Amino acid sequence: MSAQKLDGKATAAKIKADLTGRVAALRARGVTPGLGTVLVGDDPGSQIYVAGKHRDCAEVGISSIRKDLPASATQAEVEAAIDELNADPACTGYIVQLPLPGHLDAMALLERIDPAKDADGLHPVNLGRLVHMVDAPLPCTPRGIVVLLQEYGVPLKGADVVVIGRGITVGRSLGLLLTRRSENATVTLCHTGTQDLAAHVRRADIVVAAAGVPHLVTPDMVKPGAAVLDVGVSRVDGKIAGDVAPEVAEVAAFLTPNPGGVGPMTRAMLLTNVVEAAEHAAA
Ligand SMILES: Nc1nc(=O)c2c([nH]1)NC[C@@H]1CN(c3ccc(C(=O)N[C@@H](CCC(=O)O)C(=O)O)cc3)C=[N+]21
Repeated sequence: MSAQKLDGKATAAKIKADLTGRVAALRARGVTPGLGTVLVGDDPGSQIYVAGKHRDCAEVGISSIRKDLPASATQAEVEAAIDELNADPACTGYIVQLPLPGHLDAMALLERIDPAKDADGLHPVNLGRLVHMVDAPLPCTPRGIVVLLQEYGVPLKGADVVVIGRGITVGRSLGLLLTRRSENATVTLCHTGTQDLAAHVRRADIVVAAAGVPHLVTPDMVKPGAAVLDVGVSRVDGKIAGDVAPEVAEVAAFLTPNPGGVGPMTRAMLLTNVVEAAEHAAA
């Protein structure tokens, strides 16, 4: 057996085509969605991600605003950049690229973002709204995973989902999304303290690997016919290594390629959040 590819790149392209029309409609009403990015330091990976986000924006007609600060930037300097984006009407949504240099108080900076402009859906107020199941911008990677599964008709209702990794940006937030009434999945959130990871994964209809451990999920751990989503981005010998061993394709029914799976969906959901924020502001 060879798994069907959960093609994030192709699905993201469809979403971007839809967003292009919505952006044009907003522009016709005099509203131009604008994405801001705050990048601190010169980490090459972060530089590439931020450049990619601005390219995505140009593709769908979203204008973009870059604030690049040196690695030595002080808390007050980053706060000033955030305050400018909060006040700038041309910026309808923005992100502070993570991780931030260690000398900065990341939580204080996240809290300073206007929740209405939180394109990442990671502001504590918006995560709190997700806990309360009240409408708010949703975290991009979890939302992208749900949309990708829906696109391929992988049933969520009643499914047993094992999420590996309890990080805020993926694992923990994804558990909240999948257990909403609209998704109605049953979620087991596994992490480094989990006693027998393989035993949990073996029972899962859907496995989401977001631990950042290369090839953590091996074929012997996967139930035949499961859907497996690989969120991992580790660099091994200069190449991207996911959390899922390639041989899992022989056991799973659905598998995300990596690259080309969850990453492009994350970017498409960032654009979606920016357009939705502009649509709300225009309403
Ligand atoms: N505030 C904030 N928001 C983020 O969303 C955020 C962040 N900080 N910090 C870093 C992580 C990482 N992340 C990725 C998004 C897309 C790809 C992506 O599209 N990757 C391509 C491959 C690109 C390549 O070749 O490097 C793919 O999977 O096909 C990767 C990684 C967003 N992050």
